[in-house]
Amino acid sequence: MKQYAKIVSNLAEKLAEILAEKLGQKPEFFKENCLPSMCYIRMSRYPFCPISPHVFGLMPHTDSDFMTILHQDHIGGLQLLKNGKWIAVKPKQETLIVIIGDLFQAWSNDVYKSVEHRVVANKHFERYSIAYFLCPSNETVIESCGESSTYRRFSFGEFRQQVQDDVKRSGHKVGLPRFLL
Ligand SMILES: O=C(O)CCC(=O)C(=O)O
Ligand SMILES: [Fe+2]
Repeated sequence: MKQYAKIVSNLAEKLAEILAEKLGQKPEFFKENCLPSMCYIRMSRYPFCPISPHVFGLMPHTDSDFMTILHQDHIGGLQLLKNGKWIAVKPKQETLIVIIGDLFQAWSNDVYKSVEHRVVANKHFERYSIAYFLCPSNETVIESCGESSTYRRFSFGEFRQQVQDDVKRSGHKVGLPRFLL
């Protein structure tokens, strides 16, 4: 697991650097701010459910990080929202899925979009996935690049707190719209 974490962490950092360079931004931003102690791995097991597809293994959401590197098994169930439609991601065990998170959307000033995704339970089989989350330290300030920013500056700690407060109060994450200028 340690070895896997190291490989996906290097991959996430490299991909983030490439995307930053494309924006004309400092690629070191991620190495400097996404400390290993802030990044984490989530291993998920989704039990099968006879009344699928009406049951979510994971509710629709966007990730609150910069980038998620996901590995899923052969069962399937991950779906992405594209142009208002849920699209199934073909399960391919030999591939990794890269999901842009909220922080990258804010930092890139909406050039890269945080994709809404969900997991639908399978009728007959349980499913496993491993997700690596590229996160900065709580003090890291996220500032939109480009001339006219869509979002105000915020720290990752502030963003997490706001997400937690919203979920506690309403049961739902509001996310980036809270930080619109
Ligand atoms: O299990 C999956 O395919 C998705 C996991 C996920 O979206 C998450 O943990 O945030
Ligand atoms: Fe997710």
